[in-house]
Amino acid sequence: MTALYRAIGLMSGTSMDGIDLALIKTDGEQVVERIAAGSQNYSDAFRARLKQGLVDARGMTQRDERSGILKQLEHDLTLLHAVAVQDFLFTHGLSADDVDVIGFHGQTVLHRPDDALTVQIGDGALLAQEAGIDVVYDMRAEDMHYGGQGAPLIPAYHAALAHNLEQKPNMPVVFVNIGGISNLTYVDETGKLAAFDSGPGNMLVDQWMELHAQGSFDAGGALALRGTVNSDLAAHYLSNAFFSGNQRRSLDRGDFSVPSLGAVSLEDGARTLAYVAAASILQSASHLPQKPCSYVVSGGGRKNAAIMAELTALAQAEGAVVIDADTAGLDGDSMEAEAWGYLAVRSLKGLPLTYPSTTGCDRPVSGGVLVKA
Ligand SMILES: Nc1ncnc2c1ncn2[C@@H]1O[C@H](COP(=O)(O)OP(=O)(O)OP(=O)(O)O)[C@@H](O)[C@H]1O
Ligand SMILES: CC(=O)N[C@H]1[C@@H]2OC[C@@H](O2)[C@@H](O)[C@@H]1O[C@H](C)C(=O)O
Repeated sequence: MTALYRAIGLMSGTSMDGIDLALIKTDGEQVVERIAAGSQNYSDAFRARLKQGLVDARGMTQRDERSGILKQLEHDLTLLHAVAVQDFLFTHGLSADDVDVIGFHGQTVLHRPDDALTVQIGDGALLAQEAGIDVVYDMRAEDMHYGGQGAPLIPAYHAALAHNLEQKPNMPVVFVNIGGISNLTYVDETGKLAAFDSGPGNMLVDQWMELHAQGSFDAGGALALRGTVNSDLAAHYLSNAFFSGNQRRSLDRGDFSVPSLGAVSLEDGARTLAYVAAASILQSASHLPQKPCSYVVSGGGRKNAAIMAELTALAQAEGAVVIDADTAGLDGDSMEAEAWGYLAVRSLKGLPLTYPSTTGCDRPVSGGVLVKA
């Protein structure tokens, strides 16, 4: 039997709502045992600093530049991750010795695939020192050296999950992650993979709520459920060149912008942007090798009832079903964190993290930087 590693994955996603953590036991191949998961929310003040970090990152041309607040932000973000790991270990009665490796995503502050530039802030050496656990970080860069988009990286993990599912959904299945940005992974009966970012997820809804001083997200999709879809506004987003091009793409937070205040009512805006989140997935899925029969949905967007209702209706019209990842026996909140633990183990073993069919790289590529504790 191949060696199993205990890996913690840490994800701070494009929504910038906090840190997701997960502990898995894996061989980095087909064995995945999900052990524990948790999360640590960012304070409003820290979120505001992250947003400033995105602004300060806009002019970057080198991935190791840390202008404006970025240097201090990277330091503080790393310490928040270290504290999150310590809390997580304490909560689960574990110590650093119980964990072989941490997979550390960091925070994406800039993603410009056309310029082969992707920047995740996060100091792997500092985290390894603070946590007393080996860390693998910076997992996107190597893919870009080989012509890849640097995202999405979760497909290798989706493939392992598809292999492990107790109740197989009708194939081909598409794993959809509705985070700030949405991405999808297609897996068919033969194990064939295809993946790409599929469009804006919750990001526009969140920005719309913030613009109206209504908090940072539409809880349950309650506001959206009171509104109606504005077809002109929806068409404006769905006619974006991103959807028509058949080339593989990944997205940056800055690629779509929120409607201006007053463009539509608060409720109609929330509904329209929820519809856009759902319709983007179906529109992008039209570039897949075959029509999917099932969509397994993870990420915070599955908690927005308007997004889920729109997605279910659109998928049904194509003869497909939508399944919440939790219903499929998975954990829709911690899948990305689990994936980062899984990818860290693959990195340790020199196995590919990405493939030509997932990021468009020239050949299967491993990656990540290892720092020993
Ligand atoms: N109860 C809820 N009701 C509605 N929406 C929710 C709820 N909980 C979370 N969300 C949405 O999900 C978002 C967070 O999702 P998630 O944690 O999957 O994103 P992420 O990991 O930051 O993003 P990405 O996958 O793009 O990296 C929130 O910003 C919010 O829009
Ligand atoms: C550059 C970057 O951080 N991209 C994220 C983002 O958030 C969702 C989508 O865009 C995806 O491409 C990716 O994250 C996931 C976890 C991934 O790489 O698989």
